[in-house]
Amino acid sequence: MCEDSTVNLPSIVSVQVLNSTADGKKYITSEESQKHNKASDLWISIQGKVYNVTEWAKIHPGGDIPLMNLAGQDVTDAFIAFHPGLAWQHLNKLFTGYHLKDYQVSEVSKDYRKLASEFAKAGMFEKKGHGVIYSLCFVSLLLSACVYWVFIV
Ligand code: HEM
Repeated sequence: MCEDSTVNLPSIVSVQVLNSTADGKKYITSEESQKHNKASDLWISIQGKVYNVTEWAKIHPGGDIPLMNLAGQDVTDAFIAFHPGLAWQHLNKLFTGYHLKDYQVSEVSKDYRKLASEFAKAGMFEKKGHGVIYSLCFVSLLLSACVYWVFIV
């Protein structure tokens, strides 16, 4: 009897720690998150936090297609790439309260990072100077010259 309680105690303690967690956060697995992949039940995760975007998809300025395509997945990189800083403000109200227990960089994010680094190596993100401004000034000058030529001369 006495032996039983000393053997059981550690296992009870460890189960409680796994379910409620020492940091007070609620956790689910990526597998569980991926089950929410329908238009009527749509979750995504960003930096390990899980968001319910079922209603948001209907009013998302970028449409519902990007959200449907990435349903149930970690979309951190796509979110960062397509949005201004203000978009982060929308996230709080969509938070499910769950964090991903097994959070790691998804295949989508790995592909994105690979593509972004290839583009960067090819110099596609480098600043090209003020070409557009110079062109606009040049066109304005031409226009002014034409107006002067037609109406003044
Ligand atoms: C909870 C998640 C998301 C939130 C809160 C959100 C929020 C927003 C907001 C506020 C805008 C308007 C941005 C602006 O005013 O310039 C926007 C646009 C957009 N979003 Fe999202 N978004 C989310 C997820 C995603 C995902 C996963 C993608 C995937 C690629 C995406 C793609 C886009 C695109 C393509 C636009 C249009 C950009 C443009 O037309 O300039 N969004 N989103």
